Amino acid sequence: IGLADASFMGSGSERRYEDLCRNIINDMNQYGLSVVDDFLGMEKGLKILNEVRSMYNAGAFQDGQVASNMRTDAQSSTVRGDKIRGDKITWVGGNEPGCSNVGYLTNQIDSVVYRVNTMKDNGILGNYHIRERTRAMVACYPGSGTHYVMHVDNPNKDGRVITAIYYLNIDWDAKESGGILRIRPTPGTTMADVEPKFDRLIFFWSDIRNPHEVQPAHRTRYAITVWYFDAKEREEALNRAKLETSKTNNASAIAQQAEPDSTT
Ligand SMILES: Cc1cc(NC(=O)CCC(=O)O)nc(C)c1Br
Ligand SMILES: [Fe+3]
Repeated sequence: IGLADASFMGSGSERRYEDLCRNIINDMNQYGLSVVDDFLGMEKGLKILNEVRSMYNAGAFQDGQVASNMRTDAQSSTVRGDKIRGDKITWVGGNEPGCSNVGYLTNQIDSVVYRVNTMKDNGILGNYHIRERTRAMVACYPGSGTHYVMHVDNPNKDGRVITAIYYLNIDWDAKESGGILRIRPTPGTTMADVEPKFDRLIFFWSDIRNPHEVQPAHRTRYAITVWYFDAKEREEALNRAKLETSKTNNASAIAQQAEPDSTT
């Protein structure tokens, strides 16, 4: 169901918006994921794609972090061993110059997420209190077989409960170009293969319910991801982190006292 032609003023589009949110609620409760096609329409989608392309051409993207600890010496990019990931990423708040269309996208996703989080009879979505999200992570897989290994976004209760990914790839044909997002190939659960199609938005639970991978892409593949926090889980995670830091600080302070002063 596209929001594209939803002028939001007419009652017709209001009903379409309600239906969209109801579909997302049903999908999230039934499958733990939801795919929305034609989210913003061709015109808005193209503006976002052009904005992302110019950011990429301006060199704003960095290599995605590898899972193993990065070697810092100069050759790190050549002797990094087997690449865990091939994507290049950049983070966007949405108000930076030249990012207004990414900003528009995140506002649109926000309104859907906040709406479904507060609608009645929304099942699991009702358990969360979503107030915040991360900035938008703009990712580019430059093709030539770059991929992303199987992983869970939030395996340890860091607060993130919903992953939302918006794809920008016009006329993507996975038979030729690969790049499928494969979710939940763990035995016993149904597998979902999602093509990174233009103007497609996907939501899924960020936790262990949805292990996923990006299969090797043979064409430039753009995606924009935001993660939504549950207020309680996020607060508990931040408190744990604070506790950890203070423990580490105390431990290192004690260790410091124990060691002879090595600076002399
Ligand atoms: C940086 C980062 C990216 C991703 N991206 C995907 O899973 C790819 C989804 C897609 O493009 O279809 N996941 C994590 C847990 C981190 Br961290
Ligand atoms: Fe992921």
